[in-house]
Amino acid sequence: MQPALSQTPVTVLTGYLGAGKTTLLNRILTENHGKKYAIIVNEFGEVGIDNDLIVDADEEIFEMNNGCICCTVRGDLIRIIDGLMRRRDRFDAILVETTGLADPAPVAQTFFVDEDVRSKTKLDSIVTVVDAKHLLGEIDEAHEAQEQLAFADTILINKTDLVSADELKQVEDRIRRINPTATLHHTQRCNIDLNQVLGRGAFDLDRVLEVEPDFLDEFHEHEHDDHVSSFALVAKEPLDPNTFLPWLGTIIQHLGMDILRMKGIISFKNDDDRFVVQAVHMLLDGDHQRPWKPEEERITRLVFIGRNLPKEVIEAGFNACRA
Ligand SMILES: Nc1nc2c(ncn2[C@@H]2O[C@H](COP(=O)(O)OP(=O)(O)OP(=O)(O)O)[C@@H](O)[C@H]2O)c(=O)[nH]1
Repeated sequence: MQPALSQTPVTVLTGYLGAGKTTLLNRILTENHGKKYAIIVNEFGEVGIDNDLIVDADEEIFEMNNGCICCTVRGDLIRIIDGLMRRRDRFDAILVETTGLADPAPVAQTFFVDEDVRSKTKLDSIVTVVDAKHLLGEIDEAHEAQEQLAFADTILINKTDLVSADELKQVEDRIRRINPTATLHHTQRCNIDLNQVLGRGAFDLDRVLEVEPDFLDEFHEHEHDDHVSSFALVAKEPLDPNTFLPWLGTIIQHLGMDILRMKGIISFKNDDDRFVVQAVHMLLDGDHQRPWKPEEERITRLVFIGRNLPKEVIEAGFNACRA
């Protein structure tokens, strides 16, 4: 084993779909803290969007889109970390943003059971972001959301602007029933002093072994919610905003209960700016992001993640929005 000082710290960012992980990541990438991070991002679904929602930073970003980080891509995670370790002079620490549907246990486990990874890295902390507005409605059905809370060292109860003080108290009580010891913070758009999140040395293996006694066993079992699925819609032709935006509003209004997450990069006719749309259940956001770059192909990509979503209906409506 290498001496502890040369082990690169790793922060794992987790949180259920749409809680605010990318918002926190963007904060980390834009605030002036004098540290350089290597970023590993994993998302659910065959069309990657997250990379386009992360601010343009000079950090290197590695994407893993081929499945859930906790299952099929663990080999990829090990390979990426291995590659990073060959040029570890270029960054100070590693950040892993997992999909909203990942169980963090197998991710954390990678840093203990793989001998090579273990000798070169040190799991600094598991930070879980919570959507204060939607947690109570989701938590009983979402096994992954419970695991994300159980394993956290630090929990950001985010989107406090969307709930009353009473609701916030109920959210906090529910979290405390799952995890009595993690440090809790209340945030809006993940506005937190980054010293509260990074470089804390907060990960405590003994506590995790209490939650999950077989944590260090090689073949850790975990479950997924099989009813959750995702699909992507892609269009090479520009869309008509006057058709698309009202259509999307109607879809979100009617199917919002079952839409866990929707996000997309849209190319509108006669518009040189990329338009970003995002929804978590019924809350829909949309705004211009930045001009399309000359070398970028203006392709619209829209991803839906949800329970029992009528893909054909949504697809037909989407196709009718082509300008
Ligand atoms: N009202 C409100 N909206 C927020 C807050 N934080 C983030 N959002 C919005 O919530 C949506 C989801 O935020 P993201 O940071 O993309 O969430 P995420 O956890 O990375 O989402 P996935 O990776 O898709 O699971 C975006 O539309 C954000 O602008 C907040 O504190 N208040």
